Amino acid sequence: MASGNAAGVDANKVTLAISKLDFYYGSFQGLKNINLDILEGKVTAFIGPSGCGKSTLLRTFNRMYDLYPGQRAVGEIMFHGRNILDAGQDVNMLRAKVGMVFQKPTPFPMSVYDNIAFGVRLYENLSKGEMDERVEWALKKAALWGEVKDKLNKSGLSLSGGQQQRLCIARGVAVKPEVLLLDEPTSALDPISTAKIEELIAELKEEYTIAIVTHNMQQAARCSDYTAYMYLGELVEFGETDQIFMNPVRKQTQDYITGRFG
Ligand SMILES: Nc1ncnc2c1ncn2[C@@H]1O[C@H](COP(=O)(O)OP(=O)(O)OP(=O)(O)O)[C@@H](O)[C@H]1O
Repeated sequence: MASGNAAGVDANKVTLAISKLDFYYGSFQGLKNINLDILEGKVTAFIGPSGCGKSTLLRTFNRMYDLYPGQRAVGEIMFHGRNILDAGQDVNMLRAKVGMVFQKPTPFPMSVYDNIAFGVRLYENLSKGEMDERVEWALKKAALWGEVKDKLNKSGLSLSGGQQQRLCIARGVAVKPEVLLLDEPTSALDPISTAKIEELIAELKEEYTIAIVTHNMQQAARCSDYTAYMYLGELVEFGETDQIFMNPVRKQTQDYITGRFG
């Protein structure tokens, strides 16, 4: 199947270099020999029919699967010169550098302020003033500050769905990660909130490397620089988003993006 390793790209620009990656749910193989580079400061979209392994792949990038018995990844995901799949990897530190936002907004049942401060406290010892600044900074990054600055002590659960998802993004950026993983971040949101999150992705990529799973073809086309098309646990095609959408090399990719799949 396809290799998404970027030939000729400056190695410094590769944030995550994935090679020969297999993934297993017990005896079921969910990912098969994935080879792919996630480039720094770019948005990479993962598309493909339900069950093709998009979320599974995303969850390997910060070893989220570790939380579940029976799930294992084999192969290589190089990040800062080391394989994050190695047993010696500090998983908490990895998750601070590779943050994740889930499909359903998942604010903690605590105040807006504490939703942001909670994760920061795990990694840094900030004074009250510094924490206030960090909370404001993160909420501004997530384009939410204006809407919540007078509600910092209200429960995160009292916000609208779209605001909750931006709160989760703020929570993600507050610990200053290098990579943000977004797993269908807008699928539970209305079109206005979706547009806000898409604008946000465009802004965030100035400072972060972003990987996004989406079912929405237009969203992938609008938001991403690179697109990976997956099918049955394999990477079928990877390339610049314009090329994948306008001139896919493989017929399978073309059938999927033109809606002829199935
Ligand atoms: N916890 C699990 N246990 C066993 N198999 C699983 C588990 N989670 C996912 N799978 C299987 O792994 C494969 C890939 O699933 P995954 O959720 O990564 O697909 P996806 O492309 O993200 O799908 P969707 O678009 O529907 O979210 C599927 O065949 C799925 O049934």
